Amino acid sequence: MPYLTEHKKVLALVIALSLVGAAASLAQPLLVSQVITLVGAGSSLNGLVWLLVLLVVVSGLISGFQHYLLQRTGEGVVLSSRRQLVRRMLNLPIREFDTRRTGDLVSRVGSDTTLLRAVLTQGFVDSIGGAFVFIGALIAMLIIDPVLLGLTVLVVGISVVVVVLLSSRIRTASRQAQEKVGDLAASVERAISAVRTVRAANATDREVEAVEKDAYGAYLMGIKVAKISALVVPVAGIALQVAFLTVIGVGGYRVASGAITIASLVSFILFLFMMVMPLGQAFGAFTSVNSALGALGRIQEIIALPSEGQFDRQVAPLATNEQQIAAAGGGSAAAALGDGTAGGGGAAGSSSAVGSSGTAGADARAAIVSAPIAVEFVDVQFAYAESAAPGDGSPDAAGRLSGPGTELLAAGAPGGVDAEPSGAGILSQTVLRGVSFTVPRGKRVALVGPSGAGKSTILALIERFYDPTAGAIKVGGIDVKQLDRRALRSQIGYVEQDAPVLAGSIRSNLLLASPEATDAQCVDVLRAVNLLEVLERSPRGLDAPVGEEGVMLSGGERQRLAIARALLVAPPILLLDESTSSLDGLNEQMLREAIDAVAENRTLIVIAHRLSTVVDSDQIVVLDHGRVVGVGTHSELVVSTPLYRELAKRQLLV
Ligand SMILES: Nc1ncnc2c1ncn2[C@@H]1O[C@H](COP(=O)(O)OP(=O)(O)OP(=O)(O)O)[C@@H](O)[C@H]1O
Repeated sequence: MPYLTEHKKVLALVIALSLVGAAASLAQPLLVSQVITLVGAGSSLNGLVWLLVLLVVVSGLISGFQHYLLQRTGEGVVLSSRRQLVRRMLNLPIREFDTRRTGDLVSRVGSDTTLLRAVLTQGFVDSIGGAFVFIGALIAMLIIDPVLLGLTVLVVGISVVVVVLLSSRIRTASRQAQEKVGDLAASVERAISAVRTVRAANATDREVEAVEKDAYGAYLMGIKVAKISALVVPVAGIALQVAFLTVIGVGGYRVASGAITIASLVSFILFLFMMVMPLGQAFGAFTSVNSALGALGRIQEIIALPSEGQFDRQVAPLATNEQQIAAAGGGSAAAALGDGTAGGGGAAGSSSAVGSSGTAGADARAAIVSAPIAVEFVDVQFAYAESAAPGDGSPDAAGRLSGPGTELLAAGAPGGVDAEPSGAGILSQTVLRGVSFTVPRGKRVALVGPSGAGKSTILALIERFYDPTAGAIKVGGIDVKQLDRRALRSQIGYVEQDAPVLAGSIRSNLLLASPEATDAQCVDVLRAVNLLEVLERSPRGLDAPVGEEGVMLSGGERQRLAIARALLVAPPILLLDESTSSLDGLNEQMLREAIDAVAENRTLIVIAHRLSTVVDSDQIVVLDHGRVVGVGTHSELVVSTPLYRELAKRQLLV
């Protein structure tokens, strides 16, 4: 209904047209009856035939126009459902994306929404228009011969009951069919996104088979829907035939006995056709509406999920938050945390030039940049909570995951216990166990540790992709839970390890976070990360495409492009998940220079996989199995922390 009410004016017009169209159709049998009577009496037709022709043409035109209006409205409904769905999808908590399949989400936007169109194009027009004709014909038939009508209603009534009984099965089958289409899309997405690995593993045929299996599953479900709707179609046909034969038989007898005239019988039969035709359409509409409702269920499932931050106990508005963080960064809280190197710097030349361009917001940002912000972890515990309960993602469950209930989880999962079910049936895998460290403002801190130690998780928590189950993360001295997520993220640049580049052009990648930056600023930041060469490679310059996930760039270039993007925003805090791909000497040097450029005048937390990155850091935090096992400089840790000594010996490449 909300989708339909958006278009209520057009729909009102369609209903009005339906009324006119129904009247034009209903007038036809009456005129035919007149023609028969006049011909029987040997009188002239007086242009009645022309009137009949006109009526036929007018009802044809009306139905064409109606069809167009509904088709257009149907497209409108699809558009608004897609908009709503995509908005919600892109705002879902990150946790949702950990478990949901991308292809399935895509198919909800692409395929499920199109089924909604059928509700309007077939369902609405046929039902409303048909209803008028149906009722009109019924009244006319009642006037002509109530006995014949009684017989007709009996036959038709049985068929209506059958169709209604079948309808719920259609809805279920259609939903299952759409789910299979979702599975199919997910398999295709899985195979295509890893096409190189699949090809290299000689697994193409097996993947094709897996996709074909899903395609066959969708086919089978489609057949199931077809079978049920195949039952619906003949029901209408049989109803018409049986009613027709009954009316001919009984009607012929009544004409012979003189109860009704031959003209009345002919017009009754015409009305019968008129009544049964929309009934057939209504049955069809019932089928398509039920299919659409199946698809609507899949759309609603996503729309009903809470968006990220919906249950945040929200605090101050965004602007105040930014000021709050900025004030803390430059003020006493930060001073207490570290000895920031606020002030001018090489990179600030390019970055603050970007920051100060344009809006007042950008000016404010530039001001913030000159005051890097401290980051602090206080006894942070964290578990990626998994819930097998079907209600996962409901407001309740989400509230529990990020709300006070999580303390239960944390309390039940002291350090050292790997996995245990909580009272709420949530299986928790403790990833961080009492992590505490401070990153002084303006300093460069490296996180090192074996694979799976929890390094990437720490960055995800600073970004508030997840909330800690216990403890606190402070940015500029303020618990991030008290900050607006957007305000927080506007202070942080994040360079992912695996997919830091999006499909599109170099320009679109750079402008992702700072859409107002000029070409000159883009070129400046590319120069700062030694990427000018990439620009020169293609005559299209900044518009050169980077390919899906940036495959047209090398691993090192992808990371440097992502660093350039962060530079363009000039955030006071930068989180960098260093690429693990081994780089040649020159590339490594360029990456180091790029990191040096971003580290200038801001707080940098880098997950380091290279000794060269680590030794340049002001401080190193060593993690193991979710615990901090050492903090210090390279020379201190080599002496104090055996794990670090071991990692350093292997050049840290883990
Ligand atoms: N989205 C997720 N859902 C559930 N568990 C996760 C998720 N991401 C990571 N984990 C688990 O959390 C643990 C820590 O992962 P994390 O990515 O933080 O490690 P890491 O130190 O960054 O490792 P690496 O150096 O290999 O990237 C791992 O055991 C991993 O299995």
